[in-house]
Amino acid sequence: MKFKSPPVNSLSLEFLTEFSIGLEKLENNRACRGVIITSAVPKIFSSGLDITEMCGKSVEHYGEFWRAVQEMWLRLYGSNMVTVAAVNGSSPAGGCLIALSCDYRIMAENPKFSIGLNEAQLGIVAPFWFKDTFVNVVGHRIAERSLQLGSLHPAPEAQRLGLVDELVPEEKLMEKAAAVMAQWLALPDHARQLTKTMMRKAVLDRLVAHREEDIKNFITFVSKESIQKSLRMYMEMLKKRKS
Ligand SMILES: CCCCCCCC/C=C\C=C\CC(=O)SCCNC(=O)CCNC(=O)[C@H](O)C(C)(C)COP(=O)(O)OP(=O)(O)OC[C@H]1O[C@@H](n2cnc3c(N)ncnc32)[C@H](O)[C@@H]1OP(=O)(O)O
Repeated sequence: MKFKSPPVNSLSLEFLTEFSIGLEKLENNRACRGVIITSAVPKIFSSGLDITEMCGKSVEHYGEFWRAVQEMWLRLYGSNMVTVAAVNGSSPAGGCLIALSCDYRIMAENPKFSIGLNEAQLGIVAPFWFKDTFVNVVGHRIAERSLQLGSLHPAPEAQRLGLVDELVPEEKLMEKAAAVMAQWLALPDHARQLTKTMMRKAVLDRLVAHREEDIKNFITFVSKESIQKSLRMYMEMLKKRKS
């Protein structure tokens, strides 16, 4: 799957819905045993959740948007397929969550590309299931420090922390992703799938059990004037940085 939503592959409601439907179709296709996720937008894997979806909208819209974020994660993290992220650009916040939800992460070895859960820098808090996914990849201590600081890690640092599994030159990224996919697909599906479920079930079940509460929390949180102000200021900072 190639993300192609310029300029930055931000995860809008429309993008998330299309992504989830795409994953569902592949999941139901018995001929498809694995998926490599990458980007067709130069230098950007995904800029994370579309901030405009969380600014100045109705309570109903926030609810619909958050349900779509949850749905995407439940499908990807809970997928029976082998999932490989070929991270060919920067990948903050929700973009990082997509990579973290895959079975294996390969990143282009460009120190200008960074990845991490930077929510704290926006004045917002990563939800518990973003945190759980992060902890399952890098461990508690690294996740705690990185989350509190809202760190975006340049590619070499991300590899040192275990946030990505390996770095390769950008031109070799897809070749490497295909080789990793072949290695994982060489195992019998049922054994690999049951193992994956065993490793991920507790974290998936936690969101399923608290899904409606999580939506309510998101709506309450994002509707606060202080949070709206932080998000508006962050968007202005992005625009100013450009000019
Ligand atoms: C108490 C507990 C309660 C729990 C409640 C839970 C609450 C959780 C809530 C939310 C969680 C959110 C997770 C997220 O994913 S938030 C999004 C975080 N993303 C970022 O911080 C990335 C921001 N973007 C960048 O850093 C850069 O844009 C970058 C991706 C590095 C690309 O840089 P560059 O190539 O230089 O491109 P520009 O910066 O010029 O951007 C081009 C245009 O795109 C707009 N843009 C960028 N990112 C976003 C985005 N995420 N959403 C919407 N729009 C975005 C940018 O403003 C430019 O627009 P324009 O051309 O109009 O100026």
